[in-house]
Amino acid sequence: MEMIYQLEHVNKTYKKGKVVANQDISLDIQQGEILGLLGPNGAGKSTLIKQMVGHLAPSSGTVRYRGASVQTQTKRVAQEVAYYSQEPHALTSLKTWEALYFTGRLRGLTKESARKQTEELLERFGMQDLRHKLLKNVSGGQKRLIGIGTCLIGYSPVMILDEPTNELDPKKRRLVWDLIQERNRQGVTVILVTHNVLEAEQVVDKVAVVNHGRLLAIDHVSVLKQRVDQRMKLEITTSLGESEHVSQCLSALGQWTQIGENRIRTLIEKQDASYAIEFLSKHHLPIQEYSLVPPNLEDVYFHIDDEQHKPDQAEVV
Ligand SMILES: Nc1ncnc2c1ncn2[C@@H]1O[C@H](COP(=O)(O)OP(=O)(O)OP(=O)(O)O)[C@@H](O)[C@H]1O
Repeated sequence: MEMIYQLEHVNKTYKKGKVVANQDISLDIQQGEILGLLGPNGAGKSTLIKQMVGHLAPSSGTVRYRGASVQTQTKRVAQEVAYYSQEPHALTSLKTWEALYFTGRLRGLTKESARKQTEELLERFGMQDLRHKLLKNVSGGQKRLIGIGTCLIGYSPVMILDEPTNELDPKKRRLVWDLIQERNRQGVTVILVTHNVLEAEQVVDKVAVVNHGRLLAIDHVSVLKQRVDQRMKLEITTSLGESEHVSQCLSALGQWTQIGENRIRTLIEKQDASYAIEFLSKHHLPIQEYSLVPPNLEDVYFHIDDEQHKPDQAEVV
């Protein structure tokens, strides 16, 4: 398999070095992979992919695309890599069909192919009736769909998608994941940033976890899941305003992560499950409900992140 991207010791700072966005990131992406970049807000994900498409230059280190530095071949990268950014795109004064059609033409499609693919995409998005509407006059989700359509049209060999399913309703999210998988089956390499970890789990081959600008882990989903294989997820909904109190009282069971205003979770060893349930029922705490289930990719992500915050046990890739 051909190496599509190779990042070597990439560092990126903003504001003359005052803001460190990426620190010493090295990773490889092979042709045909779907790589999901996961990490909390401000982790450095968008900064990383902007360097992959050549919109930003690394402060130090190298980002190679098919063997050569992105910086030395920005035109080729722009031609081959379809990029969907979080920022509103520049096409908003075009009609929806024009945004797709002209992008297809710019990618070298004949008039006929561009027209055909435009029609197919409008149909998949359920937006045929909106073809003559200006992009700026359609809903946020519809704008995003057309933005994704501009990545899909013309069959670029690589797609880099920054939060492609944001703002979409569940049915449209499913559609976008389907389209990503369809393209991938045709050999397209996909790199995507997402906060929809549970949905991404069904689609991605590999996951890179990033936080505080660093790459904390990169591996196949199944391998990452093995890290928490011997554990169960204990999730508790407390009465409002009680989550801190409850997590303090239950600190003996593990390190708790706040996942909502009144929801906390931790990972416990399978063998400790019955002890944990007993512990909960003995202590009369303001708990509304709890569940004990096998962990999913989201939990792996929290686990890897938690490990980093333990001073003596940092997992380094
Ligand atoms: N243009 C900029 N100037 C200065 N600092 C920036 C700039 N862009 C990003 N940053 C900072 O760099 C860090 C990484 O930001 P980045 O946008 O890459 O994170 P992210 O993981 O994509 O976050 P999110 O999930 O919220 O989109 C953050 O601290 C952010 O505030």
